[in-house]
Amino acid sequence: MVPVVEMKNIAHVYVTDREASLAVEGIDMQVRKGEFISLVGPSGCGKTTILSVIAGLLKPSRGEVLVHGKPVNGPTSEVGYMLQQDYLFPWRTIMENAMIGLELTGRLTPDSRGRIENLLQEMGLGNSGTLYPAQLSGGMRQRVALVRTLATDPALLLLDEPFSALDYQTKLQLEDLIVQTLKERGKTAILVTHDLSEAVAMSDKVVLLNRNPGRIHRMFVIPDHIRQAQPFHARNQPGFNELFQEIWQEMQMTTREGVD
Ligand SMILES: Nc1ncnc2c1ncn2[C@@H]1O[C@H](COP(=O)(O)OP(=O)(O)OP(=O)(O)O)[C@@H](O)[C@H]1O
Repeated sequence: MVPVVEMKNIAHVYVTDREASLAVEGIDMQVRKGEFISLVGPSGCGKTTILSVIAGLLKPSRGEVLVHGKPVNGPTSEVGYMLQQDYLFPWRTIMENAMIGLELTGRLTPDSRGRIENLLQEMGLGNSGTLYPAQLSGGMRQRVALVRTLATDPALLLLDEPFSALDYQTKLQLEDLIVQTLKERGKTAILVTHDLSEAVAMSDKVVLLNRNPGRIHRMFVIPDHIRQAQPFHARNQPGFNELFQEIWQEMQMTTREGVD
């Protein structure tokens, strides 16, 4: 089967007035339908650069990205992006915010409202459609952002630290909700996170990057009994702590190696 994402020898150089710096190099990666992959590594190793390239927001200096076998030449509706900030429009109701992706891509249909109402319901926001973002908590706002992303039915979701602004309890609840929602729909996801425990608990595979320039250092496949548990319970599965320690120690090594 054709992978959902295929990155072939991607490199990217950022050029500014003063210098050109090689951010990532030699990135080869395949992500299959339904997989949940996390990218982890020291600050500046190129995690967001890789997501931007997959999203078609950044043209790589070298290499090629394919989504469903087709070269990425710009943003497409096949790919949804969810960020740390929810970027909800304060003057629009929750329903209007959730519909914006469909509106912008000219895909609003008579049944869109009903579909979004169902999604809001599923996210525990059934009574919030007529409220405004300022009336919601941070966790609720992030759930609206998830509804907005799912409303356009992308095959692939790129999640760039979507939980890092949330309190710990809300973050754990949202991790479970996202994994369950994406698995039920057969969606594919790539998560960027600084929280290694979150990466191991949510993912099928964890990709560890090193830096200067960012390269794939090693990929860890999460054992079935951990990845099949909901993230909250995955943390209590046998072997979770050992795996966390193993990746953590490798990450410390890559961080030291990457220091100039
Ligand atoms: N627009 C830009 N112009 C110049 N350099 C950039 C730009 N964006 C990123 N970089 C550099 O590219 C490298 C990779 O950055 P990137 O943001 O992709 O890393 P990251 O792993 O996501 O970092 P963090 O974990 O801190 O968010 C860094 O050295 C960064 O300084």
